Amino acid sequence: MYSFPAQLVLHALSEKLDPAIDSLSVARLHSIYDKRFHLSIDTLLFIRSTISRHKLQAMFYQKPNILLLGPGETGKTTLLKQILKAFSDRPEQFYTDRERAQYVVPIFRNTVSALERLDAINDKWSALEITLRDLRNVIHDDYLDTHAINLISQSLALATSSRLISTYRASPLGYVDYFLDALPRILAEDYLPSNQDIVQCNIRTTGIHPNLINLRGSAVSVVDFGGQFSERRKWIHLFPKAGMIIYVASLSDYDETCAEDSSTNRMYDSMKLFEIVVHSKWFIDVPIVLLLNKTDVFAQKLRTTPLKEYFHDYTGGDNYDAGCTYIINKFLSKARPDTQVYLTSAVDEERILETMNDIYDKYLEPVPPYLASGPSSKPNIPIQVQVQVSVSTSQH
Ligand SMILES: Nc1nc2c(ncn2[C@@H]2O[C@H](COP(=O)(O)OP(=O)(O)OP(=O)(O)O)[C@@H](O)[C@H]2O)c(=O)[nH]1
Ligand SMILES: [Mg+2]
Repeated sequence: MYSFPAQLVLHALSEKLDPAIDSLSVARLHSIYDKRFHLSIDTLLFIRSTISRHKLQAMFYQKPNILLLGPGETGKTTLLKQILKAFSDRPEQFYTDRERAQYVVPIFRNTVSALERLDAINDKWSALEITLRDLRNVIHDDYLDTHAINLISQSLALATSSRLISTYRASPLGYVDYFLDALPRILAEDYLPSNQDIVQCNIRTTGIHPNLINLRGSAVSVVDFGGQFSERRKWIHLFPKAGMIIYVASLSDYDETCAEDSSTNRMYDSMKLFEIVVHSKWFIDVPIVLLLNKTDVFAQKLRTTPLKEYFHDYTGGDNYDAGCTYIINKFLSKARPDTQVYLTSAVDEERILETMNDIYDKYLEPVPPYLASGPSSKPNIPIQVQVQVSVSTSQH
């Protein structure tokens, strides 16, 4: 039976956790508190992880150092994954085999949704024994059993061997291209995702995710949010005391439409959201950094999809520097004068390290070392994958 002080700790914890964010933990703590059983090892571990999370929450509610904001699929979580790993004690051993294995199914799902994005492939697919729709139904199930996984992997193998995939590749789409290129490796029986596979894996963030990073000896709290329309309501008014905001926009969004609304161009939406954030009364004194991400996809895309089709006054053709300058100026015309811009590719660890070191030097105050040894974070284990189809559309 647990002691009186332990009950008090449990009670205090369950009172302090925010039920809106941590409803499961609160309910479970209450149930432990109400029953008077011996505490199992599992329960003790649960309490310990809840305390760690609580410490984190307390830190970020007081004053989170960095808020990662921006629309969906722009690279916020990817950036976070990179900095969690790059600044950890053992970057190469950051993921255990068990954690790597948990990315296999989301990577399968990414690969199938990659195929969905290739319009031209849809009618050809029916020549195979399974239709793309069957496959789509399978990947939308919450739980993929062995049969479903076999079905996916056999279909992908068939599509690869019949050269269906290589014949119908579309314009560059980041992770879509990455996983199609990686198919032979992914389909191997003993496949275990590599660090780069995990970075490339696309999992939509829902809710609010506090993380603690040991950044050059300082504990830096970073909060990651989902950027889809339905998620934005959760963050826009939340943090009047943020230390700084990193607004992540994707340079390669210019020819894509929003997952939730196929009549809205992603880049126009991103600029509008940026304007709302920079002029929000909550963030009036908060430094804002604009991170224009996906430079690698942008450089490729410019060659095949003219920027001018989407922004009529652009005159730089497929010149990468001209394209970047144009988009930077578009964003800055909506920004406060002190806004600093970084061009990044979140899948490039070196580049992210450089950017974060620079941001640290310019914006972050060192935190007492005792906090730096606080709970370390790991990226969230995949639960949900982005599978909506993006349709290119022109909008002015
Ligand atoms: N090639 C390339 N892919 C990127 C880059 N940044 C992100 N991605 C990929 O884009 C996809 C979406 O990235 P996320 O980091 O999950 O996007 P997010 O902003 O967290 O999206 P939400 O959680 O929905 O708000 C993932 O597959 C990433 O690997 C980049 O700079 N280059
Ligand atoms: Mg995310």
